[in-house]
Amino acid sequence: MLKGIGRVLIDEQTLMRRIDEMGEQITRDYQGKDLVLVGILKGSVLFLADLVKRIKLPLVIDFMAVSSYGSSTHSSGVVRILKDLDEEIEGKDVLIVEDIIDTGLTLNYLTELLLSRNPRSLKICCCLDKPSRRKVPVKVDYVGFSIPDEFVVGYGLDYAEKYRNLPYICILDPDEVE
Ligand SMILES: O=P(O)(O)OC[C@H]1O[C@H](OP(=O)(O)OP(=O)(O)O)[C@H](O)[C@@H]1O
Ligand SMILES: Nc1nc2[nH]cnc2c(=O)[nH]1
Repeated sequence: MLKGIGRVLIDEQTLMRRIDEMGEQITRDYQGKDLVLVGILKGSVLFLADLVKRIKLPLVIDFMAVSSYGSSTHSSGVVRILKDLDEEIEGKDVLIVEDIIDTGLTLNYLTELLLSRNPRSLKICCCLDKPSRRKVPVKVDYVGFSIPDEFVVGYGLDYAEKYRNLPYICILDPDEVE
């Protein structure tokens, strides 16, 4: 375990147990469908990699990279597309995979954008949800863990681009990092 970051909020075993359940549920829900998982870079990559191994269906993986104007704490809700999908999603069953939902502004924008491309269905799956921070309503279909309003790192989530590789979720202690 890396020292000097903060307290562990969700350990690796707890993460994996919940992702087992989510994979089983998604496998049941998407039988016979044309599933495209859309990972939002960069935070979702660890979660997506573990989740797809547990979805026992043929599926396509695609990615988008977005950046909000302003920081995530002062998000304006305007999102710039840095990398768009490689695949067409018209008529497909699209599942957006996110690491965390905070204000909801990113997903609010992305769902509008992807819906305009006429998928057969569009749902959202996130590892972590901070419902107390919501500025716009977002319908989240699969939630790993609801967490309090704390700044967390690990399992894809960064602080200044670091700590994404931690296999667990930690509450960052600002006094402990430079
Ligand atoms: O609900 P919101 O307030 O819109 O915040 C959630 C977004 O913020 C994080 O991304 P970030 O911009 O930190 O990029 P990263 O995934 O590359 O770290 C996260 O991955 C979501 O995309
Ligand atoms: N790393 C990180 N990014 C976020 N974006 C929104 N909330 C968070 C958080 O708690 N941690």
